Amino acid sequence: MLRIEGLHSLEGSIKIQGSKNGVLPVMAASLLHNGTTVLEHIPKIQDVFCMLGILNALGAECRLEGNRLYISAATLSSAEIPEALAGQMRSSVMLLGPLLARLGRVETSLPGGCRIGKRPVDLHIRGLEALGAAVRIEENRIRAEAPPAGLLGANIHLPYPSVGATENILMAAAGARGETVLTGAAREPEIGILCSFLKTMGVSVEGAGSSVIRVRGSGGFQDSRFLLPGDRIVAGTYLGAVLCAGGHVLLEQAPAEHMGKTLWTAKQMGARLEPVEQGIWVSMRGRPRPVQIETGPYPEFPTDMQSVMMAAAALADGTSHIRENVFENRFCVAKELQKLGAHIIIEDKFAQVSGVEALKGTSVMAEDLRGGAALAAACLAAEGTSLLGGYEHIRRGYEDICRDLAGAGARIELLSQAENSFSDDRRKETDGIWIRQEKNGDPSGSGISAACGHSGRVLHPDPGDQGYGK
Ligand SMILES: CC(=O)N[C@H]1[C@@H](OP(=O)(O)OP(=O)(O)OC[C@H]2O[C@@H](n3ccc(=O)[nH]c3=O)[C@H](O)[C@@H]2O)O[C@H](CO)[C@@H](O)[C@@H]1O
Ligand SMILES: C=C(OP(=O)(O)O)C(=O)O
Repeated sequence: MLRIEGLHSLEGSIKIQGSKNGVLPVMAASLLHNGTTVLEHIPKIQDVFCMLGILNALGAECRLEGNRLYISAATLSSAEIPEALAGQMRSSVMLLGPLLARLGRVETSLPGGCRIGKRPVDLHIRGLEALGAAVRIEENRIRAEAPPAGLLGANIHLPYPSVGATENILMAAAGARGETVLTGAAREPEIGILCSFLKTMGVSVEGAGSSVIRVRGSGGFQDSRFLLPGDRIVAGTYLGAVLCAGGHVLLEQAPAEHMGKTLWTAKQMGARLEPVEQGIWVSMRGRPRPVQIETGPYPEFPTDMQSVMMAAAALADGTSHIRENVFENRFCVAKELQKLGAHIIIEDKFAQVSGVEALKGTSVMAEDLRGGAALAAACLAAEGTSLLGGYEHIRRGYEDICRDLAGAGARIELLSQAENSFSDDRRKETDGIWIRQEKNGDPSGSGISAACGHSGRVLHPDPGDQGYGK
């Protein structure tokens, strides 16, 4: 649980972590290669640790040194994703494509992730079937097999530009024979990140960032080293926090080139933005101006940014209108914002937010990742002290929201250290998957290292420390 004392403006700088939605498919894609991948600027978030757990369970060897991750998938031996881990995050479904291509089969349960909508996987499945896979879904299980001669490139059209389906198809196509032409592809920057990574592995990919992407299966991959860019959603969240709390903050390594609609919206709301070499300076004085927001696939306004902008709109000097077009349950944060005194009326896809002069601190509960971060931003601007529960949702995507905001002057603290798995020498264990951080004895000398199962080291789980997972 977080305790937040409101009405302290933000001043200083916040270093933006590596991209969550970029790194997760890249980690999955590393399994295509019977060799080594090195990834830099890894965000130390729960979803990454969950993906590490899955990679280890599949037989890959992973080592995290500081923010550098080594993955050796030469030892990949299993095509079965443990149910307990698959159910913790949406990105477990990203492993279907690479495992089918590499091992010819895969078995998993339906993915977890934020409960922000129905989130079916039909487009993923249809894409993999078009490449020749036979896929069965029974109850909660997905079983897929490639034909004996392997996946074969195809022309595939996505009727909706699903980010995850695009990524799954691209990864499967990279390991298939022949050319795949994907039309109707998602254009999110994270697709560009994945395509850049596939290129460093030796795959021929053209068209990332457009809705037509061509992939020629390489038949072979090479060892590679890849740097993850800053997380555009985390940068946007802290931008939203400045809109709520006011202040003057440098968002270091914010990927401004991928934040078009977010930056435009922040300006409409009264923020002053100054892109500089190190990132973006954000200044905000006084109450936000009301705004009209409509979410949609990139380059439209990102649904992941909608909750924090709703928090800022709750403080605006007028009425804002938000239309959520991507996930039908994204407005679930509204009822918690109402507890803080926000005036929000929801009708189907529409939210009308009538700004109030001040929010009032109270106890609220995060029910999803971005909603949780939005509540933290709102509490920064609420009179008195707030208690924000559901921290396990926030840590799925934010390395250390307290460190980041407190570093810029916010009065925010995590009440139970046991809830922050990455802040100290702490071990987490769940279903045989473990992660241990060491400050001493780290052979890299990097200060912190984490290692996952299959490394042969003996662990003694801390019985009082059961906070891993959702
Ligand atoms: C780990 C990750 O990268 N998560 C992001 C990814 O999620 P994710 O990849 O799950 O999002 P999608 O783009 O696939 O989903 C968008 C819409 O398509 C629908 N859909 C999706 C797949 C499918 O097979 N059938 C179907 O109907 C979904 O229910 C949703 O309404 O993109 C979303 C949209 O930008 C972001 O909010 C998430 O943060
Ligand atoms: C919805 C999100 O995550 P996921 O797709 O992993 O549930 C998110 O990052 O906002």
